[in-house]
Amino acid sequence: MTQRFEFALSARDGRARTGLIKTPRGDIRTPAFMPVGTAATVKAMMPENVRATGADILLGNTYHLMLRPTAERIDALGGLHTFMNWDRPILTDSGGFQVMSLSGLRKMSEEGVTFKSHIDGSKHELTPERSMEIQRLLGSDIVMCFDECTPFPATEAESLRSMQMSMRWANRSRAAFGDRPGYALFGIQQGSVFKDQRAESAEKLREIGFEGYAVGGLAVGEGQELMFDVLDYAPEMLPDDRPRYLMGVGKPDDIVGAVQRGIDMFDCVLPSRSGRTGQVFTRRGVLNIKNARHQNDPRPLDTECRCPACQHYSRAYLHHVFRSQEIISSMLLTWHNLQYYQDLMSGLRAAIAAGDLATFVADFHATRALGDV
Ligand SMILES: CNc1nc2c(CC[C@H]3O[C@@H](OC)[C@H](O)[C@@H]3O)c3nc(N)[nH]c(=O)c3cc2[nH]1
Repeated sequence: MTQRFEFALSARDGRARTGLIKTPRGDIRTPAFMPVGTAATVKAMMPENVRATGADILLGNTYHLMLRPTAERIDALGGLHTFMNWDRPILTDSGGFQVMSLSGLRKMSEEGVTFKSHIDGSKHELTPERSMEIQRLLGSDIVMCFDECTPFPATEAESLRSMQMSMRWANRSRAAFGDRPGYALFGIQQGSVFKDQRAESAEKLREIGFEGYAVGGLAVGEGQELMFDVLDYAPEMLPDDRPRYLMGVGKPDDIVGAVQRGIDMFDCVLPSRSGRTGQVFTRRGVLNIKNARHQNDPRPLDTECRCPACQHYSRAYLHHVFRSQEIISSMLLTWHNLQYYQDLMSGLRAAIAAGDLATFVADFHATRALGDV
């Protein structure tokens, strides 16, 4: 077991890469999908079952945990890993994104952001320094810089101002993070859809130096085509020998396209959130179990899936428990969707290692085109 944070690439196929991030709390196979455990739980899942889907790392959020139960309380109780009974790596986002999307009465300045809690209206402040302190108290293995996720659309001037502030905040995040062997601080590239700004941001992050780099400011409503246009150049502006994390992405075909463009790490609420709303991912595409067409269907969701839902239950049963709003519905559909995402990632890793990613991608799209989900 290493006491350091290390990343080693083992194979490439075009711009795609597969490798291993080694941390004191365990290894992360890349390309990796990180289930989102926002408030110290991947909703409807026991941690051992999250692990059973194949997840090597999960994600927590500074914004939610600082409000409730507070980082100080989690620290006093032994840190987030002990608190939520997950002893493998945890990545925590830095809070800026959620402040802008969830909180009320925000005031942004060079110092940081003051805001009112969406839970009880209490006043709070997030700065690069405070975000680093919170993530240290939580004990997360991969810490994200405090940034501003530039809204979309933004004018070139708005985007430049926002990116340059995030780069100053990245500097302050690095300084406040301190010297913590075995823990990693990731910088976050901004610059919206402007190539020159993406380059300026990458250059600034390189100068500061981080253990990993995220492509931020995407999956904010720009659409897949524009996102891929940016990914055609943005990841490769970042250091080649460090993990590249595309924040908040995404749908299965988003992930496949982003892996082809050099991304190593992903997080998205989609598989877990949709599990609770009846949306199911299968190799043939997406279905909604709520639809009456499933009520007599004895087949599993996906014949190739090894999850408990597909091994032991029919679509008819899953339709019934969803309609009846039974708790087991969220449990089984969330497990299935997370299993589907992890199976997709392991398929991508194997294809890159074998040098036949093109075949994998062609098959991925062809199977979804068959219909009859
Ligand atoms: C969905 N699209 C998207 N999410 C994004 C997130 C939050 C992800 C986090 O927010 C939550 O998902 C909404 C999850 O808990 C996840 O950890 C981002 N976070 C930061 N710090 N900077 C970004 O530029 C950024 C961009 C995103 N685009």
